[in-house]
Amino acid sequence: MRNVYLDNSPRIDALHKWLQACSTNIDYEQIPVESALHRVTFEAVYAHNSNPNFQASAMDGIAVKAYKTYDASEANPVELVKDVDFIPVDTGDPIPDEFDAVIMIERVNTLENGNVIIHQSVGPGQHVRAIGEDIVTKELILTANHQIRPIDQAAMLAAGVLDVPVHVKPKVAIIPTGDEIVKPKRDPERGELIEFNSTIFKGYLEEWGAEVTVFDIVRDELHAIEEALAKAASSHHFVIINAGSSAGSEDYTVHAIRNRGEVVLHGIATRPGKPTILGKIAETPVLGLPGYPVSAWLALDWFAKPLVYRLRKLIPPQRPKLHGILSKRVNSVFGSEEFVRVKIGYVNDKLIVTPIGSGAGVVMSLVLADGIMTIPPEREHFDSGQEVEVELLCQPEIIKNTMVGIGSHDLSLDILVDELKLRYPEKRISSAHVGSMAGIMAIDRGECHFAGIHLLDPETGEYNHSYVKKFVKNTPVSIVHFVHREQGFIVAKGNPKNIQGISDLMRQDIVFVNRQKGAGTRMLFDYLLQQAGIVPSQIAGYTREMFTHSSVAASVAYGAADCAMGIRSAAEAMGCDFVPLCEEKYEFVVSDAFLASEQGEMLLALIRDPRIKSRIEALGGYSCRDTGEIKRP
Ligand SMILES: Nc1nc2c(c(=O)[nH]1)N[C@H]1C(S)=C(S)[C@@H](COP(=O)(O)OP(=O)(O)OC[C@H]3O[C@@H](n4cnc5c(N)ncnc54)[C@H](O)[C@@H]3O)O[C@H]1N2
Ligand code: MOO
Repeated sequence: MRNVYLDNSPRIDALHKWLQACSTNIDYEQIPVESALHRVTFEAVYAHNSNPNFQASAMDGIAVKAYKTYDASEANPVELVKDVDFIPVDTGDPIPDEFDAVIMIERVNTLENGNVIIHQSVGPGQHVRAIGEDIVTKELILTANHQIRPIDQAAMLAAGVLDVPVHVKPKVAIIPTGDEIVKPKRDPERGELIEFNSTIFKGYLEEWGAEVTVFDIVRDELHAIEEALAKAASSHHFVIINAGSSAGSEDYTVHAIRNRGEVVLHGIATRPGKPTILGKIAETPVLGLPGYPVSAWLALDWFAKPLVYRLRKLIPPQRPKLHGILSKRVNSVFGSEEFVRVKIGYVNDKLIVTPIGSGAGVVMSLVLADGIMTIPPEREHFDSGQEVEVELLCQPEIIKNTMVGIGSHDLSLDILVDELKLRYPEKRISSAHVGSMAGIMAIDRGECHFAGIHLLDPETGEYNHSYVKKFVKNTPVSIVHFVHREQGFIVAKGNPKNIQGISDLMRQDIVFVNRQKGAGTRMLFDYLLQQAGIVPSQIAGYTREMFTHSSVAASVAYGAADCAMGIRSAAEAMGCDFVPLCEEKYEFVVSDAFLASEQGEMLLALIRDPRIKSRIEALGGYSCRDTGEIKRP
């Protein structure tokens, strides 16, 4: 049953091969013009009647016989007789056949007897909308394969066209599969994973103009998958089946498609997204998307989007592209196109592109991504400092209004990020969480506006200052104090293993989970170990590293570890207990140029805002007694 050898086809070739193999014909239907917005015309639309279909006044005033005005001038006023030489008309009124011009009311002096005096002559047709000025009967209004906009609806209605033939919406079936997948609910059991990929697919497909049916989750059972596929293919223009696409013992998707139809291709030369399947059942295209959401999202974009647009006889929209400077080296595999999620922001007039290094299962990486960078197959890496092209996932304007933070993560920072957006919807803080040391290096290289850090100097017992002095040489900066916070051990509720101090970590029954090298918490932990004369090899789990306080707290909460070093608020947020060890300073190193800018002033005012301080202190384990103080290093 196992099929371990996948194809390695270039993505574009794969798409062409698949589209050629499948049918992309689609029927049409006649629908009311008023509900035809965004639909695509099946054939040309011609005017039923002219618009206007009578001579209409274009102005408020009087309808006149032009020849009766020819003698009028400033020196020679002419009197026109009511109901004989003129009649009053408003804009849009029909003009009786005996009149042929309109004089605006402002140009007319009305006498007591109802007659008028004019001081100007007018030519025939002045201020008169001719029959068919806009549209003439039988004129072509829209061609075939035209996507209908509100203005097109207006033109059709004006021309007396009430129904329009359009291509039917492509009907797309989505089949989620997997024994571990369950419908969305709270607190899934151990081993259960929430089914959310269908929601991703449905949303995008509808945005692209498809009509979507989501099938019930199909278990990992060959026959059940085949049945679902056959049913979907017989009643839809296009079938998407999700997961079971790789080499696992229960990955049946490719076999099910082959048994009922044809596999055009299995495996494309991309990362992620490699195990994508392109096939068909009878003439209906079938797309097998990988289970991991990031892989699936990408492959949906590569294959489902062009197919849906082709069925609709349209060209898929392109995302805007920007060029920027890569802040970190990214490795890639030769022969594979690598797709990297990135964050972007302008710092010192340079567009800085920072890769988000997470796996294909991390939905949040796409929530936070501003764009996607592609490394072509012939490259094995992109260097830091290199100019790269990025496809934007957001509007270019928001990038200009982004304050860029790189460094250590703290829950208080999330509050700052949220409050900025609450008060200034057009602004944004983008924060990449890479640890304190990486933050310091980034601000030194001019790649961010501010860096959140908490670095203990083991020699002085002081926080942050000595590191900024030593490592920030190329950018003038200040330190803006943000919070004092408690650091300690995050342990399970009730502290069942009775962990009281650092020496408990050497016990055989304790499994620790660590933070990554360069993280301030990691440096603090190593400092405490050194002080206690403990070597890392005495601690089980020392080498298992995670990137945030929240993720280590989650590991403890779900029993994957007994203890982690972290902040009280993270412990409390995950329902864990906390053993306090010390208080530390979490501060921002801010570039002076940014601090002096309008955005910098805005950020500083926000940091000093009492409402933010009280929101932070309510988290537990924080003191804002010095928040907003500025120190020069
Ligand atoms: N030995 C190998 N293992 C794997 C390979 C490989 O080449 N050799 N490829 C890896 C790659 S790359 C990917 S991508 C995944 C693809 O896995 P499948 O398509 O077979 O998907 P599953 O294993 O069934 O599910 C994986 C994972 O995806 C999530 N998932 C699945 N369905 C949904 C859904 N409807 N909603 C939300 N999330 C979903 C879930 O976390 C599953 O655990 O295989 C690697 N393995
Ligand atoms: O397609 Mo897999 O997504 O390379 O992780």
